[in-house]
Amino acid sequence: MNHLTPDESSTDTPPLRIAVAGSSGRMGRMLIEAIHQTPGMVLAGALDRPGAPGLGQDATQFLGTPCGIAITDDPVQALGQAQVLIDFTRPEGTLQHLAHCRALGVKMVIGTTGFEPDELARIQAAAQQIAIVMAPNMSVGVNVVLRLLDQAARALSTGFDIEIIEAHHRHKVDAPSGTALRMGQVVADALGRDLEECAVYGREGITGERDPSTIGFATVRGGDIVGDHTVLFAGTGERIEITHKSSSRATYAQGSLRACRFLQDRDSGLFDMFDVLGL
Ligand SMILES: NC(=O)C1=CN([C@@H]2O[C@H](COP(=O)(O)OP(=O)(O)OC[C@H]3O[C@@H](n4cnc5c(N)ncnc54)[C@H](OP(=O)(O)O)[C@@H]3O)[C@@H](O)[C@H]2O)C=CC1
Ligand SMILES: O=C(O)C1=N[C@H](C(=O)O)C[C@H](O)C1
Repeated sequence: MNHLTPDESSTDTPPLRIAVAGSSGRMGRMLIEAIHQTPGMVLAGALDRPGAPGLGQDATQFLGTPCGIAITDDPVQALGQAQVLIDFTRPEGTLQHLAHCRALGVKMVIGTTGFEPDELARIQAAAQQIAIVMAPNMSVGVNVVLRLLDQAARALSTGFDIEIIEAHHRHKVDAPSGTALRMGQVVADALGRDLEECAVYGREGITGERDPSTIGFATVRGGDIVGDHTVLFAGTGERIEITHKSSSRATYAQGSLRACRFLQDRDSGLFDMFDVLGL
C-alpha cells in the first residue's frame, strides 16, 4: 500500500508527497492510480470541490486498496502534508488552489486548460514564489510534436495553408483544446504571425476564399475520444499532416509525475514540459 507510514523515515530518500485536485475527475483518478503505483511517491492529499459525490471516501478505494487518505473539500487539509499539488480541474478551481498553494508554499503541476490571459498572468505572478509546471498537454509525444511543428512551419512557410483539427470526448468543456491552441501558437511564432490576429475558429456561410495568412482551427466532440490533434499543411499538389493520437490518459499522468520530480529541485519559477523533458 502506498500511503504515509510511520516507518517511511527509515528509507534513504523520503517519498515525494503529492496531493491531487479534482480527485474524482477523469484525470484525478488516473493521477491517483499512477501515484499509488509509483515507488518513491505517496498520495498526501485528495481534494475535490464542495458537493462532489466522493467526499469523505478513501481516495484509492476505487482501486480496491485503500490508502488512508480521504477525499476532502478543504484545501488546507488536502495540502497540509503535500509538497506538490497536481491540478487538472477548471480554471476557477485551479486559481483558488493556486492561492492556497502560494500561501502554504506547495508547488504545483497544472494541467487545466481554458485559461483567459489575465488568469495566466496570475499563475505567472504566483510562480515568483512557488515553482510551477504548467502545460496544456503532459504527454511526451505531444511535446515532441510541438518541436516538429516549429521545424515544419519554418520549412513550409510559403505556399501552404495551415489548419489545426482536434477531436475529444463528449464531456470536454473548452474549445479549441489547450493543445490545439499551443500548436497554433508554435506555428504562428515560427512564421512570425500574431495568433490573435490570424486565427480562424470555425467557418460557416459564404466565407470567401481562404486568406493564406490565417491559421484555421476545427473542433470535433464525441464519444470517448481521448484526444487527437492534426496539423495540416495543405499545399498545391501535396499536403503534410502531423498527427498525434492519445489512446490513454495514462500518458498525461506519467508526464505529470515527471513534472513533480522535476520540481523537487526548484523553489520558484514557471516551467513547461519542454523544461521537464529537456526538449
Ligand atoms: N495538460 C494535460 O495533459 C491534460 C489536460 N486536461 C485538462 O484537465 C482538465 C480536467 O479534465 P478532466 O479530468 O477530463 O475533467 P473532469 O471533469 O473529469 O474532472 C475535473 C475535476 O475537477 C473538479 N472541478 C470542476 N470544477 C471545479 C472547481 N471550480 N473547483 C474545484 N474542482 C473543480 C470536478 O468536480 P465535479 O465533477 O464535481 O465538477 C472534477 O473532479 C481540463 O481542463 C482538461 O482540458 C485533461 C487531460 C490532459
Ligand atoms: O480535456 C481533455 O481530455 C484534454 N485536454 C487537454 C487539452 O485541452 O489540450 C489535453 C488533452 O488533449 C486531453
